[in-house]
Amino acid sequence: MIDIHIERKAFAASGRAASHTAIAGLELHLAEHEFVCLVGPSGCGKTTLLNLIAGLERDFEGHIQFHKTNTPRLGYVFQEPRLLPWRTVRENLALALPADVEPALLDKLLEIAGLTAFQHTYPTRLSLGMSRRVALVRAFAARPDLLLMDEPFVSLDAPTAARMRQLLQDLWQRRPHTVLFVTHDLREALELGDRIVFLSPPPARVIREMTPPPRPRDRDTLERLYRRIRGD
Ligand SMILES: Nc1ncnc2c1ncn2[C@@H]1O[C@H](COP(=O)(O)OP(=O)(O)OP(=O)(O)O)[C@@H](O)[C@H]1O
Repeated sequence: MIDIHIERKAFAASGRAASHTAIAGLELHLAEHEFVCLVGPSGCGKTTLLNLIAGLERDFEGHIQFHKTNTPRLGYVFQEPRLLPWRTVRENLALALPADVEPALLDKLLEIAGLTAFQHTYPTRLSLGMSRRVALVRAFAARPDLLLMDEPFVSLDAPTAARMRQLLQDLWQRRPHTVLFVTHDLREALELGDRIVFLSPPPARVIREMTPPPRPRDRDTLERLYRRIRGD
């Protein structure tokens, strides 16, 4: 569905900061409806890669080619929920719905995310976990061809993060989109991904790929895999 070849992405020197090559010789292919997790050390260039794919950064050597359409619908879930504070939960979601989507889908999504009772609440009155749930559901409501997710569950407490991962899997299994999900957390990647792609320290390139067992994956299998990869 998408071929990514980043020959080189560098940031120019600025002030006292020297120029920095963030990505070099990175090759990645995403199949339609595939859920790919991207794991790599801090500062290796994961967010930069998502920004290149999203077209937020355009200055690089290489190419990013979408095969199904030249104008793919992209979704981007950031670490911060980025909701419109002057709109209610329902209005935030409604704004994301494409014109060709049944409005009833909104009620369904609110229900799946456990947000029906909060649909008329403004974002400032939501907890971080709830705001992230809204951001996640909003991304699915937009029915993107490719959904980019940049550590969307970081800094949540463990039970909330587990519920978010479950919600993400529920949404994705109802309607599988192609997902590129960045995480520091190998356990999270093993739980979620069809494929896990490991990036090198900067400048980023792909150093390893692996395919976890088919879903559903039980805790023990995931833990064994985790220990094997970590070399324990
Ligand atoms: N706009 C920018 N100007 C200059 N350097 C930048 C810019 N954006 C990112 N960088 C540098 O590029 C490198 C990669 O940054 P990036 O945010 O992509 O890493 P990351 O893997 O997402 O990090 P983390 O896991 O900590 O979020 C870092 O060294 C960063 O300082």
